[in-house]
Amino acid sequence: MPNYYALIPAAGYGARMGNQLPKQYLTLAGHPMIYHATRTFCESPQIKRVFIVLSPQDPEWKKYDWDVFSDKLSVFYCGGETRAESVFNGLNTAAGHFAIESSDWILVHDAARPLLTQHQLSQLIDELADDAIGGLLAVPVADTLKRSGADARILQTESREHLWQAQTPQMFRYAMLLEALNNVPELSITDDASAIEAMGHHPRLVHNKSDNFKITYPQDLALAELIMQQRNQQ
Ligand SMILES: Nc1ccn([C@@H]2O[C@H](COP(=O)(O)OP(=O)(O)OP(=O)(O)O)[C@@H](O)[C@H]2O)c(=O)n1
Ligand SMILES: C[C@](O)(CO)[C@H](O)COP(=O)(O)O
Repeated sequence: MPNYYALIPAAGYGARMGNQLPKQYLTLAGHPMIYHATRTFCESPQIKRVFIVLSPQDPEWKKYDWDVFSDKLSVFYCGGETRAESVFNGLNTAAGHFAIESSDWILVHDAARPLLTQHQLSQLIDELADDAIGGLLAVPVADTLKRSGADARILQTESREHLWQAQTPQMFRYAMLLEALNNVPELSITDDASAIEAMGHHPRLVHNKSDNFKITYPQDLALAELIMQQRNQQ
């Protein structure tokens, strides 16, 4: 039976958040944002180990006490210039420390998606466990889509049929993901599935809810805080 590993890239700067502190360390419900995704994976009985990929210059992680997760957590200071490079470096570093098999599953999840629930995580794992390729959580596009020119005037309305917004976790076999990322020129892609697609594969989209959104702008953080408060009251 394959093992399931989580890899959380957390080496970004959060430029669009516009805060001096990288967004994965901004406070959300009393903890640094990265705590929430880390907790979800560490508390999942299906996940064997959780790899956190930080920037080599990260001064923040060590300011917090992570002992509660110590039985599952490994932290690597090997992040790169792009998300894909951070994932690629993390996969290589993890293999230097643990006996990861080619067919083991890797679930790559943004540190900036703190609202992933146990239910969403297990649904992804269960739906893809027997899949030949793997896949990701995603949400069908809900709004009407407009394509514009550089002047923000509409050129045309695009059909939203069969269009999805990619979320994470993105779940692929270790060897396939490593090979896919190794083949991507300059690791310029924005998600893991893109690398798998570039090899000619068709990853599966697992229908999820929009509450697993990525914290990109300040208003996203405020909304996440409200959702967490609401969940804690239930
Ligand atoms: N060189 C990078 C860039 C991003 N990430 C991680 O990839 C995830 C998703 O990326 P994104 O939301 O784009 O984060 P940032 O790159 O930090 O944000 P921005 O693009 O606004 O700078 C985040 O957990 C981020 O820390 C990473 O590990 N290494
Ligand atoms: C993988 C991802 O979450 C897909 O939505 C990703 O982090 C996207 O990064 P982006 O640069 O904000 O598109």
